[in-house]
Amino acid sequence: MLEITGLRKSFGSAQVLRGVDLSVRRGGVTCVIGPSGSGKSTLLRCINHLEKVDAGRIEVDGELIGYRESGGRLHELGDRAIARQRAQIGMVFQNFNLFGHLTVLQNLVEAPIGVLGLSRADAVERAREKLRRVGLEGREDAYPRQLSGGQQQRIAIARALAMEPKLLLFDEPTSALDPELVGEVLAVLRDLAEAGHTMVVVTHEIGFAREAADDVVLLDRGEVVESGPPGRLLDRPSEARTREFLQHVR
Ligand SMILES: Nc1ncnc2c1ncn2[C@@H]1O[C@H](COP(=O)(O)OP(=O)(O)OP(=O)(O)O)[C@@H](O)[C@H]1O
Repeated sequence: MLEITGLRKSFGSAQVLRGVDLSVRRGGVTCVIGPSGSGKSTLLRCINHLEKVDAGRIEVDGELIGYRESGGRLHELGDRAIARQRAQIGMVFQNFNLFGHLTVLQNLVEAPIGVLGLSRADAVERAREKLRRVGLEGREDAYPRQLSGGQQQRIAIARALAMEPKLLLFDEPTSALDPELVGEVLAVLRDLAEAGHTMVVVTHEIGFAREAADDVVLLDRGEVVESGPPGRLLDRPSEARTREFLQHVR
């Protein structure tokens, strides 16, 4: 469902992604781990077109991101086509990025109306359904600050789901949470995976990756070193660089 080949991205003279190849199958959680500065967030930002890539291909559900191909050449997409692609790729951030002056429900309805053209009644119905999905029914009229960090992160997940994206990206979704709230987010991710959603989660928490992931990818210095199910990659890594990283974080 997500196919990345030869992805390169530099900031000035710093090469951050140095030819990333990654294949993510449909349905399930893929956790991306790796040292600080290895390019994990940049990878997500390239998939969601928050960064323009220097080289390489990203395909989501068979659709090339950022370009159209014709006559064997790539042509950059215009702003509207890019906005349409971005709407199909949900992104959930560490610090939730909710609108504090809007209620929980209002946080979920504006984008489906503005970007997808849903009627307000349909957007409200969809928002209620997504809030039920993350266990927040009954909290529609609260303001985000009245809820716990775990609940706020679940609102952010519901807001991403309200766009009915093909792919969901999470950048350190539990880093801002007290440890006892991490389980709430883990349970939602596993529930969404069971329902067939495809998710890529950047995390520095190896314990979270072990419990959340169907597959784990180790990114180091802008390259994929190794990938595989958590039981194998985290307990019996094949590559020396993976062993070195895991020794460092334990
Ligand atoms: N917009 C930018 N301009 C310049 N440098 C950037 C920019 N974004 C990221 N970088 C640099 O790219 C490198 C990789 O950053 P990135 O945030 O992708 O790493 P990461 O693996 O997610 O790190 P962490 O685990 O610490 O969040 C870092 O050295 C960072 O300073």
